[in-house]
Amino acid sequence: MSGTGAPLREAGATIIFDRVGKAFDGPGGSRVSALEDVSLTVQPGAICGIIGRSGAGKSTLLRMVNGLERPTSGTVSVAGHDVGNANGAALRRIRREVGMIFQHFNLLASRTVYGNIALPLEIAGAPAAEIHPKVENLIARVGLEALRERYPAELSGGQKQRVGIARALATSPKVLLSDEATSALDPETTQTVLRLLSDINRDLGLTILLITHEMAVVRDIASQMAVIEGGRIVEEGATYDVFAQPRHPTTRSFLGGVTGLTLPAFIAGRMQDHRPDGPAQAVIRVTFAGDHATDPMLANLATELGIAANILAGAIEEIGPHPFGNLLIAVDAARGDEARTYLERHGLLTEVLGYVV
Ligand SMILES: Nc1ncnc2c1ncn2[C@@H]1O[C@H](COP(=O)(O)OP(=O)(O)OP(=O)(O)O)[C@@H](O)[C@H]1O
Repeated sequence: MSGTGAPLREAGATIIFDRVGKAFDGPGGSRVSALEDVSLTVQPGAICGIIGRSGAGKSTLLRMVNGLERPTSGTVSVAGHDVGNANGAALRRIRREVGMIFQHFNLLASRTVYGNIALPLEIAGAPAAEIHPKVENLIARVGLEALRERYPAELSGGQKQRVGIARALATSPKVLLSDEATSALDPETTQTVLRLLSDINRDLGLTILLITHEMAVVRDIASQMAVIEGGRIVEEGATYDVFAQPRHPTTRSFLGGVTGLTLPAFIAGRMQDHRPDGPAQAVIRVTFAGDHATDPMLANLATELGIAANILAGAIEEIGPHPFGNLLIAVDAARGDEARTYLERHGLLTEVLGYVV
């Protein structure tokens, strides 16, 4: 069904969560609801980031894709196979198609880099003649040629995660699950690991589903994202669209950490929701998306309408190939609507965050 020239993308599997619920037994015979009515489709070859706070249900969701958890209601399917109801050989087959990497790497301390990567192939009963070239190929892919005989205790966190990634790829999976894979790494190492995951996604075409509590990880790698809170998906879509127009307060608060959305404290402390009587400033968030990111709109606002905007905070960044920015500005509240209409007419998105006297 896909067009010509994209055969690699077909290496990835579609993941479908259909009205998935999960309840655990809690203390004293109670039930703890971890997921409720979760529906999400991850397209083959996509990188989908699931973001949420601690306890939101991210791990539970992820672990359903390889059958480590089973839904209490609804279905989870990978490449058309119903994971929640698979057992025995069928479940083992699905697990071979779904690799996983972990925050704390989960390497075997008694095995070398080579030995850790070879392990899934040994478990699958692959012949030795097949294992050797495959492991060498994976070691080269993750750039660990010089370290193949080292033990995990002799590796840095980033190197350990490279081993984890190579091990996860050993059975040529169609899906890679990432459980906070960069959360234990410093920012620079995080970037190199995210780049490696991006390269793998591009070269092998496999589908990557990752969970994280860091919006920067989603921004840097995910084509698609979902925000989860209290076991429910509260927002989802193409990463660029969600960043450009976040609808849910939880999404907005996550975005605050990675865009120019955070108000300086001296303004935040004085903000009020309603426009006061008398002179005031409207605090407006302006989102520059796509082609408009580099237009001098605020200068135009001043010259064409005579409305001066104070810039309170801002950042311009890139999501994939798209320039994207957020500015927080303050304008005379009496002319706030006029300023917004002007900016929106020129393709920018605006939102009044509040007022300051
Ligand atoms: N095996 C279990 N038994 C009982 N309750 C569980 C179990 N696993 C998870 N839960 C509960 O389900 C909810 C979701 O947990 P989950 O681990 O999926 O969240 P999370 O978003 O991954 O959090 P974190 O980022 O802290 O790992 C929590 O309330 C948790 O306490």
